[in-house]
Amino acid sequence: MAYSERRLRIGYALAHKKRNSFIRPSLVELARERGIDLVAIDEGRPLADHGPFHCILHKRYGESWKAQLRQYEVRNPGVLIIDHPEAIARLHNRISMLQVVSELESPPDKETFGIPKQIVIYDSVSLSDSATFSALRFPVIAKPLVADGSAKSHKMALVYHPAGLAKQKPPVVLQEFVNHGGVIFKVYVVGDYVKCVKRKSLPDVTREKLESSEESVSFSQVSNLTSVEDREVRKYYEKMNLDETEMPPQDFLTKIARGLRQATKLHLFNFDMIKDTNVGNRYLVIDINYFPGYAKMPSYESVFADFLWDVVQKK
Ligand SMILES: Nc1ncnc2c1ncn2[C@@H]1O[C@H](COP(=O)(O)OP(=O)(O)OP(=O)(O)O)[C@@H](O)[C@H]1O
Ligand SMILES: O=P(O)(O)O[C@H]1[C@H](OP(=O)(O)O)[C@@H](OP(=O)(O)O)[C@@H](O)[C@@H](O)[C@@H]1OP(=O)(O)O
Ligand SMILES: [Mg+2]
Ligand SMILES: [Mg+2]
Repeated sequence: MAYSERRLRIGYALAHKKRNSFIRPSLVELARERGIDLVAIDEGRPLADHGPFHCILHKRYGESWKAQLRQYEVRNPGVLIIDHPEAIARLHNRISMLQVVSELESPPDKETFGIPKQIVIYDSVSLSDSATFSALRFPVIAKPLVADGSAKSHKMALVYHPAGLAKQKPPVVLQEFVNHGGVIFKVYVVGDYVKCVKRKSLPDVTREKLESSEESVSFSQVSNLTSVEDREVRKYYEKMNLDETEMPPQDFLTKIARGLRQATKLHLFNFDMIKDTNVGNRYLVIDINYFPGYAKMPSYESVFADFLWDVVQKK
């Protein structure tokens, strides 16, 4: 068995918060038992002074880091970079991120998938011109165009009426809000492995709510919320039973994941999917994240150990 014959050296370059959440003792120990040494890449020293590595895992940005990775790859042709910065960059823009979903063919299954209708607005003048968004149905979600992991890139607003757009800061994506029963499916992809979990999402917007609401409401990272202050929203969650929500079929998810992997050349990401309440079996992908919070996934330690062996073997 390969596990006992050789050891793998995997370098990782992660921001402090990510390192704390992902590189847990349980992962380091299980990896070690399976012949994998996880080695921190010290941000204070050039990458070239580290190694040798079979593989580098990273979620770090910036021109200097990208240049170091390129140079390292040239000098160490055997090294596997997970993933290439050019491939990750596609997820840093909410238009190019979802473009890839629209380009995939929907499998001939009973379930179909797509993305919500959306437009991008680059200047404030267009935000006050109703012709710009005449094709959209309200409510819409205003999302910063850039999705670079900054706190700012997660700040969104549920905009009930066109007048609420004036407050939004371009460049911004306006995406139709789709009622989906308050549950979001987070689909984690680790190479060939695909795992879906359910989380709380924004509550449905009824016609009455739309008519009675103020112009817009701001929010950030709903699915990671630990406490909900809004009384109405709290009541909605209390009534909703997350456990009763049916999961999308695994083979359907696997096909989407495989399609996204091939199109993006990425190994590590998750995608957020909602099920349109008004159309039976219609799913919409609304977000794709590079190197998400894998530690929230059951048995992530062994999933990663298997993945690392697999991917290095294939190189
Ligand atoms: N088109 C939509 N229709 C309904 N709800 C939506 C839509 N887009 C986003 N949401 C809700 O808003 C939340 C945040 O949106 P999104 O996932 O795009 O933001 P994000 O900041 O990139 O999130 P993440 O923390 O997953 O990176 C979603 O989890 C979902 O609850
Ligand atoms: O830790 P990071 O900063 O990478 O945060 C990521 C976060 O993972 P965490 O759970 O480890 O915080 C992810 O959560 P889940 O989708 O798994 O819920 C998701 O919100 C990403 O969008 C975040 O990446 P960002 O978009 O900000 O780069
Ligand atoms: Mg999301
Ligand atoms: Mg996101």
